[in-house]
Amino acid sequence: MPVLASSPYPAYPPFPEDVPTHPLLTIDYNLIKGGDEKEKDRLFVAATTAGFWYLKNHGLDEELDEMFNLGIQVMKAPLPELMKYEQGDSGLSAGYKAAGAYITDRTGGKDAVEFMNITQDDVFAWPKVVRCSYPSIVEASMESVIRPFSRKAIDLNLVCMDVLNDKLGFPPGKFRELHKVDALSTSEARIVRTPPPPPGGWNKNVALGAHTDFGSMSLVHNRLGGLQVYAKGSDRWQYVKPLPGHVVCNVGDTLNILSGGVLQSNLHRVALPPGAQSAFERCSVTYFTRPSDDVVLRALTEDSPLVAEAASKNNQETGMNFEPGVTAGQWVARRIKYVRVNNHKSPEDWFSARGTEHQPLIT
Ligand SMILES: O=C(O)CCC(=O)C(=O)O
Ligand SMILES: [Fe+2]
Repeated sequence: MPVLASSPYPAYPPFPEDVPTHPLLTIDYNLIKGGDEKEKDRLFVAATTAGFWYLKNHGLDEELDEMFNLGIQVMKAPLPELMKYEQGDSGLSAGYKAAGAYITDRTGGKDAVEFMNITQDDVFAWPKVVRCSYPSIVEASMESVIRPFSRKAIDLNLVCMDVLNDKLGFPPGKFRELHKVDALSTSEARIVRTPPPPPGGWNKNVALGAHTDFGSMSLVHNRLGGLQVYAKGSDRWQYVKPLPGHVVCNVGDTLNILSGGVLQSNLHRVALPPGAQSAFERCSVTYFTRPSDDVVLRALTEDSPLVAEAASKNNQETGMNFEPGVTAGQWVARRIKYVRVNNHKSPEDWFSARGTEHQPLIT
């Protein structure tokens, strides 16, 4: 595969030593694929505690570089051009989201990130349009860059989910059945750009507000600090330090619900890159694997005694509802719709956008 011209970015200043970071477990993808039981145990520990982990030996370096460089080119387009592809206010995920289109807190503070979501349905059907069309540079890279990246990222997410599936005691392949690549879903590749902050900083210096991810598993590649997690049981935000050759993976809401709260969908946000890194524009590349749109969200209690027990215990202890009575498609659409500035009418609307956040007031 041709490698695009090397990144036009200057070398970044190092991640400072003196900021609080969250120590994530590092999981070796090669070992997981090879069936190493100890490594699978470690993955289950990561997914049931922090809900976040580093993944190394993932074999995606080239595809990530290409996506990263494509992202930089896409976001150079003039805003009016990008706005032709804006996702709109109805809860659709596919397309462009301008900076300032999302709220970051109950008061209606505005976010500072722009992103382009390229949905799995469109990536594999292209040149047929399933959800929406994209800027010409995105469409021109669909077959050469976005499809190879998506294919590998999906595989990586599903292999990790296979391990979690088996550790939960589900029948083999249960999670795969709910995440079929050829079924309609909101799964998507995303390129994210955050400009350097203006002189007064951003609203509370948050670029993307505190949230849990909507879907099942996310894979994040970034090079500058800024991603922070608010771990369960913690009382502060901590940075996740980007490590070369590692991606950051995390569990989202739909796996939390399907597992009766065993798998942890943790609160995170994008804040000011630390120290001298804050002077730079920040980009990241993500892949979100989400269930097929028609999957009814509920703890799969009849498929696993472990999940049945956890769902009942967690419901009693925290009041968490593991049968929200919606499909995965509806879950994602609601979360997107109410985080949009245009749909935010009162502080109460903040809660309409929330998912499984353990502390919905933390921003
Ligand atoms: O840019 C990042 O590091 C993470 C972005 C994120 O959390 C998201 O897009 O859901
Ligand atoms: Fe996220």
